[in-house]
Amino acid sequence: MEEQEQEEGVIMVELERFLKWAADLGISDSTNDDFDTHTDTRSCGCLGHSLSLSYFPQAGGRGLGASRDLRKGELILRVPKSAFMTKDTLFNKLSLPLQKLNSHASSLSSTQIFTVCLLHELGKGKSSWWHPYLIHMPRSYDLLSTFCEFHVKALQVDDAIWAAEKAISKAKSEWQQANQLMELLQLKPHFLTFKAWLWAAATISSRTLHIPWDEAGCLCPVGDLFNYAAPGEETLDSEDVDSRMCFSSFQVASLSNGDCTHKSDVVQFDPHFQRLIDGGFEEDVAAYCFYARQDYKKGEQVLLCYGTYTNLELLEHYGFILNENPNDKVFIPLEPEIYSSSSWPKESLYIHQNGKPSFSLLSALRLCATPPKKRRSLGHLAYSGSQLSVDNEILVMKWTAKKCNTILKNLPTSIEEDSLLLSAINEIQDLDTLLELGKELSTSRDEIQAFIKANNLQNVETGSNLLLSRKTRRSMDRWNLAIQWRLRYKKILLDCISYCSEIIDSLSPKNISTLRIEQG
Ligand SMILES: C[S@@+](CC[C@H](N)C(=O)[O-])C[C@H]1O[C@@H](n2cnc3c(N)ncnc32)[C@H](O)[C@@H]1O
Repeated sequence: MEEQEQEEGVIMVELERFLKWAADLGISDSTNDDFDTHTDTRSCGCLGHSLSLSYFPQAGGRGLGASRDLRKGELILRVPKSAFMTKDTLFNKLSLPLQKLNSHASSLSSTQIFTVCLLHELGKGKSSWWHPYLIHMPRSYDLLSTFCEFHVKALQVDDAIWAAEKAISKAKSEWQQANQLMELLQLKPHFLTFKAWLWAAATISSRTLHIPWDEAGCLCPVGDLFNYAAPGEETLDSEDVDSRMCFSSFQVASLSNGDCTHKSDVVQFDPHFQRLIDGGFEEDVAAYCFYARQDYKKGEQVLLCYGTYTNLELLEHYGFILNENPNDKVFIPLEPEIYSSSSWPKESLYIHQNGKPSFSLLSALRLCATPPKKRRSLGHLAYSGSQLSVDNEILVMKWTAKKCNTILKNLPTSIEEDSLLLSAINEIQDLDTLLELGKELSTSRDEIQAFIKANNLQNVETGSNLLLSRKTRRSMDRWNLAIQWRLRYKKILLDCISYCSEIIDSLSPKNISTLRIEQG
């Protein structure tokens, strides 16, 4: 207990040092008018006028709260460009001949170079100019790239397993490609490891902000403490044509690496066309400016929209998921004929988080359920989102419900089992309880055994009451995330079945009993 208090005391002192350091760099949460004149922040750190650092266990942990009532659109934080950590600010300070550095770096992406430089900077320890900032970085991350085989398997759904495997192999090959540069910089052995690489790459993926001059983005002290909320209704508020549109800021590594298939709003919104509501780099003041996206009461967490992401994308790039994510989507395997009978792009054929099939999916299914010779004449109706006939609609709804039902049945565990497992593992504090769990939850026994094996806990003696190690806890956090993800996926499929049943009900009450029989 004493040790913990001591540790917390050290953290507080370091936090104060960090906030003072940030204030000295001109980072400030003062209001617009007194940004230049407000000087007393220098003595008590850069926060306190609009924001304060707090802990929000339900939404992101450490984050920024409102230190007074804030009004929508108000400027709440400004971080000058001179305080950004970017690939260039680190690379240009390296003490090796530029020509030599460039020859090793030329084949690497901006993000890879930034990752190497971040590790190099970290290796400087207390002598790094960035030390007050770097010590407050998270110790570990839960992005898909950090998942081990057990966690990947726990996702259960092929698409998610594939995304995780891809993220892991991409991280590995990027690390291998960067090895020469890391060796040239003589990084300490500890910083040369894949584990260290994963940490640095995850830091960049989950904390960088979009800047127009470098696709790797920038690390923005204090600005990177905002937790995420999905874009909501407020972004569509037509009364606010004048105020800045939401979206921006945090960017994803895949985008930095030239993966233009990922539709981040960073690229969808033209900054010249619509200003950014909650955060963006502003050339005229050479600073990142953050605005309240809505009214906040004192004490409430101030959230930032990093972009529009499904839960799988959030997990991949940021290491968390949202229980209520308006942008979540479920993709179900579709027969080739469904793709070929319409011209909708594959990525538009999905089920919304509320269980409704997407506009394009409905349209594609309606066309596919139409005899081929009639598809041309009915195409315009299908593409405009109209029902084609009662029979066609019932066929489509029955097919969709059956498909969802089959997927659910073929997954290794049910919604009920996942819910039980999730609440049980949330309670686990020590090894004995974990070992006991396998006996209590017989349906999840294999998975629990697999976790025990993956974490080398099989030889621990029962009755030892050993608290879980940090490493085991971290592994359990990732397992927890995988279960949460698959549970959301399954619930969306279940909601889709209910939605289809309701439509069938409304169209033809007599068909509903057949559907129930089919679903068994
Ligand atoms: C830019 S940082 C935000 C500050 C971070 N909480 C910290 O302590 O440094 C982004 C990370 O915060 C966490 N995070 C942000 N929003 C979250 C949310 N709504 N729910 C859970 N975790 C969240 C995730 O770990 C994410 O990778």
